[in-house]
Amino acid sequence: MTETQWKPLAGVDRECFACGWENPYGLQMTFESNGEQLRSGLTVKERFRGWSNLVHGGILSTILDEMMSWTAIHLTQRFILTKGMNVSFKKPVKIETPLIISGYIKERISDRKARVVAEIRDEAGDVCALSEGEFVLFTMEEFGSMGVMPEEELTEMAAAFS
Ligand SMILES: CCCCCCCCCCCCCC(=O)SCCNC(=O)CCNC(=O)[C@H](O)C(C)(C)COP(=O)(O)OP(=O)(O)OC[C@H]1O[C@@H](n2cnc3c(N)ncnc32)[C@H](O)[C@@H]1OP(=O)(O)O
Repeated sequence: MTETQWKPLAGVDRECFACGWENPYGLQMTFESNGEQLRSGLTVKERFRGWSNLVHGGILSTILDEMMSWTAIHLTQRFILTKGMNVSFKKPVKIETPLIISGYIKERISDRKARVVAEIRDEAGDVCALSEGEFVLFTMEEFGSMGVMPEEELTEMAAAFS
């Protein structure tokens, strides 16, 4: 894949803590896809620090969960819920430094489930944190019947996937 094949993905949930562009307290992540992988450039703000000048591990886990979720939604065109995820922290991540996050589907376990991987790399290209998660995939009708979100939001979101 060449650089020019990366396409920005439109946001769909303005208040999401991780990707909501109108959430002033959130991470405001944005995403691009090349059809096989997703990536996101992010500089984590000072308010998300834990120990001293390091990004809090819970925030790193949120970033990874969000990347895996967008990857699962975009590449399967289904609604998802994170069933479980493992995170490994390999190298401390500093606040206010540029990061690249990426994600891909490792295994389509079944029509209903996918195993997804995400990683966070620093400017030097070193892997700082990585995750593997199991995602349950739902049709719009199934997601609707679970009462996870109101009908109008559901339809708007489904339209944004395709
Ligand atoms: C372009 C992209 C746009 C992106 C926009 C992004 C917006 C923001 C994104 C932010 C994202 C942030 C992400 C987050 O933070 S998601 C929030 C955190 N996660 C949760 O809240 C999940 C809570 N857990 C559960 O609800 C259940 O444990 C789940 C559903 C995960 C598994 O459940 P269960 O323990 O039962 O699992 P099983 O393995 O025994 O599976 C059993 C079977 O049943 C099927 N099943 C289960 N439930 C339903 C159901 N209700 N209707 C129909 N089918 C259902 C299931 O597919 C399986 O099918 P099969 O394998 O047998 O065929």
